[in-house]
Amino acid sequence: MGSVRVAIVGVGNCAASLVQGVEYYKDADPASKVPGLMHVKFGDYHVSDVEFVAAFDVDAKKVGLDLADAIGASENNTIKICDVPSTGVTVQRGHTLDGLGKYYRETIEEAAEEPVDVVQVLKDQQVDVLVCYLPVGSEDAAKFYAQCAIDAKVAFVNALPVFIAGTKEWADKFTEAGVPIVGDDIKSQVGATITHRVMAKLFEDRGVVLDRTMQLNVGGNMDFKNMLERDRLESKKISKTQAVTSQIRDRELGEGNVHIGPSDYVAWLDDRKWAYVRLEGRAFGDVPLNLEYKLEVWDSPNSAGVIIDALRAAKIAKDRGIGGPILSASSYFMKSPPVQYFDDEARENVEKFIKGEVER
Ligand SMILES: O=P(O)(O)OC[C@H]1O[C@@H](O)[C@H](O)[C@@H](O)[C@@H]1O
Repeated sequence: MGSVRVAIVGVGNCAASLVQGVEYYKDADPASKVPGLMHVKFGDYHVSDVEFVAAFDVDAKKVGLDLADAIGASENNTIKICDVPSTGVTVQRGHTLDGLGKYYRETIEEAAEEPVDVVQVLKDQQVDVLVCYLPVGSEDAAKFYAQCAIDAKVAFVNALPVFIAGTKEWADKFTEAGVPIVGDDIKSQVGATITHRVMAKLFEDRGVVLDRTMQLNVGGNMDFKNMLERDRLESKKISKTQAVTSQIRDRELGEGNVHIGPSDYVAWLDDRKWAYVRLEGRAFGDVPLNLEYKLEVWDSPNSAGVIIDALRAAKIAKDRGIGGPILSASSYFMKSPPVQYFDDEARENVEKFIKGEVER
């Protein structure tokens, strides 16, 4: 089946972990288990079939560099998984639009070059899948790249909390163009969202009435610094909140009883993210039952394996000529899919999708 030709927009920490992860597992035995991947060989595609063929960014310290160098440049500060040999892919000057908020502008210098013709690059490089890793709050820029994917007939994986796959308008556009999309907003391997979902569901399954819950997140990467600008994180809060409340099927928690979102920037954490989560409920006899936990992760590698699977699912859809939102992959890999399932159902649906037993 050949390779999965991937273009990246936004060469930040998440891209760094993705590129390193593909290198790290390139020789993995297809029969082995890799932490964070559903399968070493997903459908017909081994991890090593993921090939990076184009990359876009707007940071002067990244544009013009080989992708292997750009992933360690500027403000990128995630944990190193491995060295990456030169890729032969030069990071090209992308379109800024609303991609740079106040804190990015204070921190990085924008590249002086003119933005490239993204659609042309996608076509010239015969890209299969474009993965969108723009900063949170990049509404216009994310939609610009989504339109580029449609125009170039390239599948789109939307890792950020801008609602594209989950809106009828954009879902219809992708469907009509026959272009697959997996989105929106990446759900990490074992991150704040999935642990919180599982705990909320556990309360419900065991008959504990969940009355109130909160999830406070702090981190020290550019994502968290960017989100100090509160206006930029509205969609992120919505996405993270619905990812958890969707697990409580038969009643509303009430807006005032749920607080989930990015909370502060702590520079010395670098790309680590700490989530403080509390659930308050009532058990037998209406007796109070509370659960509190703290999760410490490296944020970017925590989602890189999920993206490797999402890229391969998008490519399988493209091979099969299926356009529009890929519901199975979107619901398992993303926080805000068009349809929310419980995670075990969603995983089962992805397995069926790989085997061709469900269309999308
Ligand atoms: O840990 P969670 O809640 O699954 O979130 C994962 C991802 O969520 C995205 O919205 C962030 O921008 C990523 O940096 C992060 O890795």
